[in-house]
Amino acid sequence: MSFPPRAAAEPLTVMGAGLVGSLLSLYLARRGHTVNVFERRPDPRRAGADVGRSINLALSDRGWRALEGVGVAEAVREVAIPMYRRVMHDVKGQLTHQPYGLPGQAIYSVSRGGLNRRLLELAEAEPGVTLQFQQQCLDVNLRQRELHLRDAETGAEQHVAFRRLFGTDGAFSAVRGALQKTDRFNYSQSYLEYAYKELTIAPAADGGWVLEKNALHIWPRGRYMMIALPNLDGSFTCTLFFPFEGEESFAALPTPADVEAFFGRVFPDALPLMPELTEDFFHNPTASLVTVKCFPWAFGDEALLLGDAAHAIVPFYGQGMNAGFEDCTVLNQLMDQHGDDWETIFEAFQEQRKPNADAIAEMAVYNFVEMRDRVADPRFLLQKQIESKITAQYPGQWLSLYSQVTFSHTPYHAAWTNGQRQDAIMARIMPHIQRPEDYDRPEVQDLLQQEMTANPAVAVPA
Ligand SMILES: Cc1cc2nc3c(=O)[nH]c(=O)nc-3n(C[C@H](O)[C@H](O)[C@H](O)COP(=O)(O)OP(=O)(O)OC[C@H]3O[C@@H](n4cnc5c(N)ncnc54)[C@H](O)[C@@H]3O)c2cc1C
Ligand SMILES: NC(=O)C1=CN([C@@H]2O[C@H](COP(=O)(O)OP(=O)(O)OC[C@H]3O[C@@H](n4cnc5c(N)ncnc54)[C@H](OP(=O)(O)O)[C@@H]3O)[C@@H](O)[C@H]2O)C=CC1
Ligand SMILES: Nc1ccccc1C(=O)C[C@H](N)C(=O)O
Repeated sequence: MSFPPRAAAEPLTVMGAGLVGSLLSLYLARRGHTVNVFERRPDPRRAGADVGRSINLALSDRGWRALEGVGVAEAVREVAIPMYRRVMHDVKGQLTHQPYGLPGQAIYSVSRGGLNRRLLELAEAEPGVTLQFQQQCLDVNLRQRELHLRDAETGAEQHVAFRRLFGTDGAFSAVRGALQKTDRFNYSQSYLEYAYKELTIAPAADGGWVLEKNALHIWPRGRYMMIALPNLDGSFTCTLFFPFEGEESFAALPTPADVEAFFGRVFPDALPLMPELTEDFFHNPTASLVTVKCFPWAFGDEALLLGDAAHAIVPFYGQGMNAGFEDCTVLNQLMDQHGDDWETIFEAFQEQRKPNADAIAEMAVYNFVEMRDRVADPRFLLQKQIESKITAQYPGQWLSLYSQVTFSHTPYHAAWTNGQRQDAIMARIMPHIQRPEDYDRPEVQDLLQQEMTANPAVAVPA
């Protein structure tokens, strides 16, 4: 990708050097801008720095495209683990499988800390980028274009002028906090009754993986679930998504003995692989899950929210970072189209991205029900097999919702609309199917043909 040099490129300010802020800084600097980045945490490249929760993330096509745009994808690919399928573990330890896409298609487990450090290294190496760590934004005076910062080490506070501000300071954004005080700013946050806790499956004695390495593991239990993603060192990071309160909940497991007994009962095959279970359980936070929606994301041509600051979603589709990275791709395209007309860029950005952010927010909640419950149902797995057959028979006309979200660049809102239409069609077809072979029966083929004629191009991949 080429980046046109800007003769009079102006200094820009980025608040938050997480995944999106560090990638965005690279995109902006490649266009010749001076970029001042502020981050509340210490430099994660320094030994012992807190890198926050959530150890690994699933990276998919939208994220890859954004990384390719600044030439970093190949370096990340070298340390990413492809996960080709879901592997479901039932209460007896029996396994079932569901491929994510076509043979060879995968989502990739990457280390959050490793990815963030790599992006920071690249940003810092770019002429014009200055990174300042341990600078917490306390407030922003949008009209006077002034940041109020606090040095986390010394406690010293300062006011710093800015001309144009990009708020990439995450789900609990201070920049968004300032926008909330402006006229007609809409805001909502909605917490799930569930929390998550990260746990660990240890590597084998020889450093290998004790479960299938190239898979995302799910222990679906109806109202709750545990998942596991592989790490390079042979371990898996597990996340338990579990109600805060109730009969089966975090509140109902107050002691190590309770935790061991519960895991022995509901995750019997995982328990022996988790030697640190009770230490992890009582040491790691019980973290909440929130969807944040707001609008507008722009304040004139002065400030713009991107990433979780604009659209924090629950993690069940593995798309939060991917959506934030796609924000960078889209902003870059708009900078190509509109040069330095920032007001137009900001306006077009929020108009284009907001419906997509709302759609992935809804799909993320939907995927929780699929993962914790539906994947344990043999009828659901049969339906997925039938959908693969339809894709093969009608290429370009049918792509599963999962593939549209994960392996295409179809706007999220278009994918979601297509997916809902596909669901309605499947609800009419599946009563005629008891086994995979039924797909070839003439009445099923006739019905399918009618559906495809009535609904041409249910999903055309972009
Ligand atoms: C459990 C879990 C699992 C997830 N799994 C996936 C996944 O598999 N795939 C995926 O695509 N997404 C996943 N996500 C979502 C993903 O983590 C986020 O969407 C992504 O981190 C958003 O990036 P960001 O840069 O917008 O925000 P962040 O990564 O949160 O970065 C924000 C940065 O701003 C800094 N900051 C915050 N406040 C201030 C302030 N006041 N002043 C200065 N700096 C500040 C923070 O320290 C941080 O460095 C998951 C999320 C969770 C919680
Ligand atoms: N959508 C979601 O459900 C969630 C998304 N995330 C996102 O995941 C990413 C990684 O998170 P990570 O780096 O581990 O960040 P953390 O979860 O450690 O949170 C970072 C800071 O945000 C503040 N914070 C955390 N939880 C809350 C809360 N419930 N209410 C108010 N403030 C809160 C805390 O600030 P302080 O110390 O000042 O209190 C905390 O230090 C980020 O993108 C974050 O945006 C994180 C959690 C949930
Ligand atoms: N990364 C995650 C974090 C938390 C919950 C789910 C994921 C997923 O990636 C799920 C995957 N996309 C799936 O549908 O099987």
